[in-house]
Amino acid sequence: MEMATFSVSSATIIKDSLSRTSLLSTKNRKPLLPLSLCLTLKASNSTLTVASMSYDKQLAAAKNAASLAARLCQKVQKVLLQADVQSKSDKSPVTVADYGSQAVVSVVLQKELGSASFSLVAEEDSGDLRKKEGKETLRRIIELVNETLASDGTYGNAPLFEEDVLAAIDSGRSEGGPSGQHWVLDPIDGTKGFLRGDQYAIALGLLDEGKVVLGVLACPNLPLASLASHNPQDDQEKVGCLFYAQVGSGTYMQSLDGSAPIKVHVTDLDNPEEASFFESFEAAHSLHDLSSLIAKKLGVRAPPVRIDSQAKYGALSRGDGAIYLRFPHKGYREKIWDHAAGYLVVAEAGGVVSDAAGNPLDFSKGRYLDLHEGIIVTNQKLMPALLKAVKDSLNEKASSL
Ligand SMILES: Nc1ncnc2c1ncn2[C@@H]1O[C@H](COP(=O)(O)O)[C@@H](O)[C@H]1OP(=O)(O)O
Ligand SMILES: [Mg+2]
Ligand SMILES: [Mg+2]
Ligand SMILES: [Mg+2]
Repeated sequence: MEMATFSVSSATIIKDSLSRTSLLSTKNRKPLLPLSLCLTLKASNSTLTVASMSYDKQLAAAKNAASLAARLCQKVQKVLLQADVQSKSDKSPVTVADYGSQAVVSVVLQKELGSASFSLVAEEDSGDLRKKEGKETLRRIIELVNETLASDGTYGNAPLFEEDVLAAIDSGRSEGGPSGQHWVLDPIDGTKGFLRGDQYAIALGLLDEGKVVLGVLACPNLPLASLASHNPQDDQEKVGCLFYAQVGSGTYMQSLDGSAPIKVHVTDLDNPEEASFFESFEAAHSLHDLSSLIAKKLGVRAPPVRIDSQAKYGALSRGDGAIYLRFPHKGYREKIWDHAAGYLVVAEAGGVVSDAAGNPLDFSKGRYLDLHEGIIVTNQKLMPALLKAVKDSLNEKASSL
């Protein structure tokens, strides 16, 4: 973490009920700095000097890590073999690319930032790879990880051996929580989309004191141009987006092959009839009939845009659509790696992410998110109407049971 100091005039220091400091503009009482970023404040004449945290070094490492992991995934997606896909104990699919991506991200972050206090909360673990029947899969993963690291030039000087790769994967067993810094990784979000040749994302976030402070989303198959003008027949279309956000600094998008970043914003639409909405491609992941009821109550005219993974958060952050609805089937518990990076990418682009009751998501509770019913995402203007439509739809559904 680095410190940046800057000065502001016309500001008021407040402390909240937890004694956390915040800096508000005297003019309009809007926050000048988020709570988590205010460290020390010094008054001289009429000017306040503020020391704030900067995560620039972590952001650069995270962008490298996610881009390199995306390279590994793209390579696998092109020549996916039946032997590369396994089933986990919950019946969900996992591939050599999920494991390989997790190992690459862990290795790159530790090489860039040191391993002394490294903590990673990630989806995969090496349990199945350590079994006799996992040996061939593990051999493929080691090969892929070494090829990918070597392809970059910076990280591939010495090849990694079996125990190094297993340890890199298992570094993701951290429980996270409300104190300290923890990386949060979904090495392939949307594995089913990945297997179909559709959308998926490498989603990497950083928690500091329970708050998401960095979010990086690599979306190798997402068109660089808006999905609103997307032509699926156009095979010349450029794809491969890297979205990134640092708390307090906005959201940017660049191409995965390294174009200049552009700042992105959610749509400023205020008429729900003109909104389009995203939801899971997989009906097993989100209740399509409930989102269609919500959309009907809002007056949305466009059909749902169904795509896999946190690519939905990326697309929403640049205004491709206005709403994202996610209502998993009963009993499913959301994990923090499925939303941490996407949440910040949308929030820093001006959007709002909440549970179905309008509560903010709490990433400080460990590996799971405890939330009410589902997750809804939109801009500030549409949120009140969306919350009402969600509430009415949930009530209607409950009374029809
Ligand atoms: N039964 C389920 N219900 C909801 N989400 C699920 C379920 N099984 C897996 N997921 C996760 O949902 C996310 C993708 O949702 P979607 O693509 O529909 O937006 C992924 O994180 C996926 O895991 P994974 O990371 O293993 O792909
Ligand atoms: Mg999975
Ligand atoms: Mg996931
Ligand atoms: Mg995953």
